[in-house]
Amino acid sequence: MIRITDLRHKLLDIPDLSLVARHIAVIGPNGSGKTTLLSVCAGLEEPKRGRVQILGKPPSAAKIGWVGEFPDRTLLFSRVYDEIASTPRFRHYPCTRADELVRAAAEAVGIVHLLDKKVSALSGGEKALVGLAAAVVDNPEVLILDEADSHLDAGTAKRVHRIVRESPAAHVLWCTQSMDAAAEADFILFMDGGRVRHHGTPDEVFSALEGTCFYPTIWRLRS
Ligand SMILES: Nc1ncnc2c1ncn2[C@@H]1O[C@H](COP(=O)(O)OP(=O)(O)OP(=O)(O)O)[C@@H](O)[C@H]1O
Repeated sequence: MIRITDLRHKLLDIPDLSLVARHIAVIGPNGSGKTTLLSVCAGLEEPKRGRVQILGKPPSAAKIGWVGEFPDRTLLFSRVYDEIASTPRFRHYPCTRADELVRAAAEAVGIVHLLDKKVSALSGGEKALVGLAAAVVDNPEVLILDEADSHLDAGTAKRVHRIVRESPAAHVLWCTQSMDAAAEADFILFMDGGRVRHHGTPDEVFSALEGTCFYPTIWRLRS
C-alpha cells in the first residue's frame, strides 16, 4: 500500500489517500503537481508537512525504481552498461550477478545493442529506455515513472507500457499524458492545482472527465 497522510508540500495538498491498486496512473494538466507527488513518493523530496509511506516504510527505506521526465538530468554514467549496472554495483552484488541483471534488463527493454554506447550519443527516446532499464534492473518493490513514454515512438511506447504492466513491482506509479495508456491502469489519480480531484478506476475517473481533453481517444471512438 502507498499511504499519504496530511501531505502539504509546494502546491500539493492531499489530506488522506491510501493506494492499494498495483498499476496507478497519475494524470492532470501541466503544473498540476504530478511530478511533485511522484518525487515525494520516490523519496527525492522531503515533504514540508505530512508523510508518505510505501509498503509501510518511508520512501527512503523502500526499494524504488525511478524514471524521471528528463533522462538527460538523471543519467549519471557515460556508458550505457555502467548506467544500468550502477544499482547492482552500489548494492555490492558480485560482478557476474550484476552482469546477468544488466543483460536481462537490457534484453527486456530492447536495448542490448546500446550497451557499449556512450549515453551522450543516444537519442532522447533511447535515453528514456536506458533510464527504464536502470530502474527495473534490480526488481524494485515500487516503480515510479514520470512521463517515461513522452519521448517514445508509438511502437516503443507500447512495448514500455507492456514492460511496466508486467513488472513484478508491488506498485507502479506512472504519470502519463497518454489517456489511452492511463485507461489501462487499475486506478487513476486525476490532479489539478496540487489536489487529487478524482480518483478511482478508469471507468469512474473518465466518466467524470467525459467531454474534456482528458477523455481517452480510444473510448471516444468506440462510443
Ligand atoms: N514552493 C512551491 N509552492 C507552490 N507551488 C510551487 C512551488 N514550487 C513549484 N511550484 C509549482 O508547482 C508546479 C509544478 O508542479 P509539477 O512539476 O509537479 O507539475 P506537473 O503536473 O508534473 O506538470 P507537467 O505536466 O507540466 O510536467 C508549477 O506550477 C510550479 O510553479
